[in-house]
Amino acid sequence: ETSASASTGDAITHADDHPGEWLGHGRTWSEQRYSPLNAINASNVGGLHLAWHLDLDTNRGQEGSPIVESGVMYETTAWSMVKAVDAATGKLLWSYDPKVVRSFADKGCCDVVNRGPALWNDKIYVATYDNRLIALDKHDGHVVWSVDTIPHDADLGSQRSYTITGAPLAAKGQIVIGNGGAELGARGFISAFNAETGKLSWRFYTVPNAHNAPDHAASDDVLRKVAYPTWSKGGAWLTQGGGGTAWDSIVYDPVTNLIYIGTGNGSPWSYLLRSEGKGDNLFLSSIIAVKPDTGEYVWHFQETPKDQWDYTSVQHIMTLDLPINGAIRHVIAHAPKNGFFYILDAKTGEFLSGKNFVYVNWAKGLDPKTGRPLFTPGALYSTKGNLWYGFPGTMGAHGVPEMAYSPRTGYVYIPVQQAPDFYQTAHTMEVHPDAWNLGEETDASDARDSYQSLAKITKDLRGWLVAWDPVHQRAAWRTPEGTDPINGGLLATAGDVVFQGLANGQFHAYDARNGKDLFSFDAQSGILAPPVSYLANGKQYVAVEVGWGGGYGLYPSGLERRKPGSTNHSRILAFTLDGADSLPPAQAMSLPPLSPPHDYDKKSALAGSRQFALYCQWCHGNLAKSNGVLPDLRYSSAIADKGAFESIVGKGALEAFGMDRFDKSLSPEEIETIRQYLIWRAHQTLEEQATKGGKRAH
Ligand SMILES: O=C(O)c1cc(C(=O)O)c2c(n1)C(=O)C(=O)c1cc(C(=O)O)[nH]c1-2
Ligand SMILES: [Ca+2]
Repeated sequence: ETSASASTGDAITHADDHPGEWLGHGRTWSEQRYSPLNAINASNVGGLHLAWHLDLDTNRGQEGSPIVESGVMYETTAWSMVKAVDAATGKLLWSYDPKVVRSFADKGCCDVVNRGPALWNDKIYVATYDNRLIALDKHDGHVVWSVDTIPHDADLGSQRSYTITGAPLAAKGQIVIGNGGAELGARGFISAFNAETGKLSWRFYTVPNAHNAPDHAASDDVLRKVAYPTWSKGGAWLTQGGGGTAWDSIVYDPVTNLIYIGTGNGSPWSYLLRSEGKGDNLFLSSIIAVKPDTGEYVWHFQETPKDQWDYTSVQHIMTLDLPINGAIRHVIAHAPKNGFFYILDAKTGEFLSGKNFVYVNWAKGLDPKTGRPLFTPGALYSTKGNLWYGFPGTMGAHGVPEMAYSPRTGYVYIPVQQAPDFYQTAHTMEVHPDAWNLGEETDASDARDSYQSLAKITKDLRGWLVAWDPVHQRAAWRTPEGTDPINGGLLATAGDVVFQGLANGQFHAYDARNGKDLFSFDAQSGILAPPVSYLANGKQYVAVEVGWGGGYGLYPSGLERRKPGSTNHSRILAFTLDGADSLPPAQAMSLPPLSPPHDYDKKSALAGSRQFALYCQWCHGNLAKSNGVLPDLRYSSAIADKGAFESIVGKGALEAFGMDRFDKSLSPEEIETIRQYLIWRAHQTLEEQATKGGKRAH
């Protein structure tokens, strides 16, 4: 018998024959993010050292989980670029830039991140922010094929604001990928392409066709029979696409021979405006199981019916074997944004158990038979018309950062957070190009964006790591609560260690059995990405990508990047027990003194606050406070010059750096109101700094 070589597509099927490799996003198809290596373990991890570091050529958010095969690490970075690196030394072997047009940045909600490559046979696959799926020769990075994943004649709503941030799935000779865009206006779907040729195999749309017409896709039947009746006849979903974007976890399970698709929130958010307050809106916020060869529907489980909270179910889908009532069941473990931990039968989708893993106020619990949430009255804010302070908020109780599972402890490790939000429906649906179109109140004057609500949210923010006992649905241990939500993804190892990088830039190792903090390293910038472990030249390494950004990293102002004082510096770091590398000293981040022009017009500035909230805040921070990743416009010298400001915002003077031109959306007069608003905010900030006795206020 010949054991499959690690370089064949088949190898991931037998990933446990290759404990030193990391061949898929979660290492094996179970997506457990568990490494069987134990040379680095709970008794010696305190002596871990940096072995090498590689500076990246982008300092946007880094969310990549690399593939490591035969001593080569393949990693993606912001802007969908790919690096092949000698996994033992960090030496760059080749790099590939798909040259995403930088002004495309604002077509997505949450930064130009990328969550990693896929491997099949001799090719590395990357999905790009501008929606291409590209196959590269793994030896030298040359393009073998490239396809546009968006069908141009499809019924996708009028916004069609698609971007890809997720890692492709490689399984059964196919490469499967979804996309994001539900905040701006999109209809979710996933596509499967032949791994060798790039030819489309099948498509599955996650929400109905607006005309209940066939898409000539694998989803046609189930959408017509099951999903369409759960939507209103009218409503903004017809033009906005409905949402349900599959922008993160898509998983193949060889045990059931099914692909599981996690689907996202509604487009627009407001359930009242989206679907006239009617129906459950399938398949929003669901897990859908389809056949890998054809995309044929098998089962679905909707975690959040009537979504109006941005409660995506795209989060990390993991499979494991769990003792339930005396029998071993093959199950899906899932901790979506909505704050409940679900155990589903992987073959049938049957709800087996569910329990909230954080404080939630939108549901009293789950129906023990069906798993359907028992809504609290105030949570259904869009139909009831109330302002809602929801736990979780739009960041979710668990976001992008991946979980891990250790079969040794039996715990699922979850990077969790408390991050509430205000919700309030708009009265009518307003749609703007190049903007978030939520059907929600987003004026700078409203609840979501006022200083008071920001202060309230800030006070309630927490993040921690929990070891969750999935059999008893309870926490086994948890790390002390920090004030940062959104900490990095996880790795568990056979050395009984759980690794995690934090928003504050510290990289930690915890004892998997009891949470004892065994090691920490100052990585100098916030960490979102999940670590991996592998062997190179027979030695165990733990590696992680560093760099702050992502959805949370850009938008919520005043909740600034939690590595105060240093610039956002992106790198790959690799650790060993005998490492001898060190990082150069962190560069201090300094903003110039504020020097706004003397005059501004208050009325114009107030009008500008609304334009800013519509078009600018998602990247430059709400209330014009940046988090340190993208420019803080209060400090920009361009606000002193009307012409310079207009040439940037209106005419694209900084397009090459990722700043789109807005002259299709904004008149020169409207752009001038934004400048007035920024001058006003700069003056307010100067006053705050003065009252804080010269201490820099944010
Ligand atoms: O609804 C969508 O289509 C969509 C897409 C994405 C994305 O593609 O990154 C995110 C979200 N939603 C989202 O709700 C969210 O919180 C989020 C965080 C991040 C990130 O990478 O930090 N992406 C996204
Ligand atoms: Ca979303």
